[in-house]
Amino acid sequence: MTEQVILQIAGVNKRFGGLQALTDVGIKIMKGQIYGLIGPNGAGKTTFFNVITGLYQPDTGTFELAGKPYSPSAPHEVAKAGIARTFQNIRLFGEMTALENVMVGRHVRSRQGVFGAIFRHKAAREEEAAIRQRAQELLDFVGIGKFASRTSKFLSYGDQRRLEIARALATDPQLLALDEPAAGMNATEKLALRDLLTKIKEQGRTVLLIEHDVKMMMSLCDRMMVLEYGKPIAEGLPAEIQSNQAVIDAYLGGSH
Ligand SMILES: Nc1ncnc2c1ncn2[C@@H]1O[C@H](COP(=O)(O)OP(=O)(O)OP(=O)(O)O)[C@@H](O)[C@H]1O
Repeated sequence: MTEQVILQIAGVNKRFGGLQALTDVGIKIMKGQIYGLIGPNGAGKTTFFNVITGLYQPDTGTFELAGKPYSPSAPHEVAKAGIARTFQNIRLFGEMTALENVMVGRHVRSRQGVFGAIFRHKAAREEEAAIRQRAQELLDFVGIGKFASRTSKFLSYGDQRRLEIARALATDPQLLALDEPAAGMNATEKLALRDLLTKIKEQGRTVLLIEHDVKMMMSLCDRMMVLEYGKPIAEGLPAEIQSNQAVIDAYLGGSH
């Protein structure tokens, strides 16, 4: 079986004033992988994510998604190219129901778009029904189907995180990028999240993940990259990362 490269990025540099936040960072993610990005606080993980997803403009870098160059010049361009992301701080439409939040994600891909939905042409109505059904399926898939009509701000923290993932999946992305999805979760929620990410991988999806819970990352990721002071210091299989002396010194300490 030939493996397909989903994301290939090379030579990313990003400076904030006097701070070199990223130095020659590259990444290569194969289809179907869960790829982990770890590193101490301030290492540049979120900055790299923001560059990949069009929120920050890099000073240099080349970007390819599924073999095609893409421009990370704006978040909507990146979404159109096929990367969906979630944020460290949950960004849902709090006053909308869970189902509506996912439907908004799906409209990115719909032919009629949001305007068609508003003007309610027949074709738009039919498409709307299909979007509604798909949104419900996604809520079921992430395990919160029974909360479809609940206002999203009233969902538990863990369920809001699941909802964010469902909304990202609604765009049917080539790459799902998750920024600290386990942040603030308790142990039970983390285990459930791990199961969900495994299920997403089993569907053949490709996931890029930032996470501080190293134990979870080691058991979940196919490959990992470690950043320190904006530079990649190691890349490889979790077992290789775990035994890499530079990583142990920089990040894991002696305890892992
Ligand atoms: N918009 C910005 N303007 C100026 N400096 C920034 C900006 N965003 C990030 N930085 C700086 O870039 C460096 C990398 O930050 P970044 O948030 O990417 O690290 P991180 O690895 O994601 O950290 P954490 O694990 O704490 O989220 C830090 O020194 C940070 O202060």
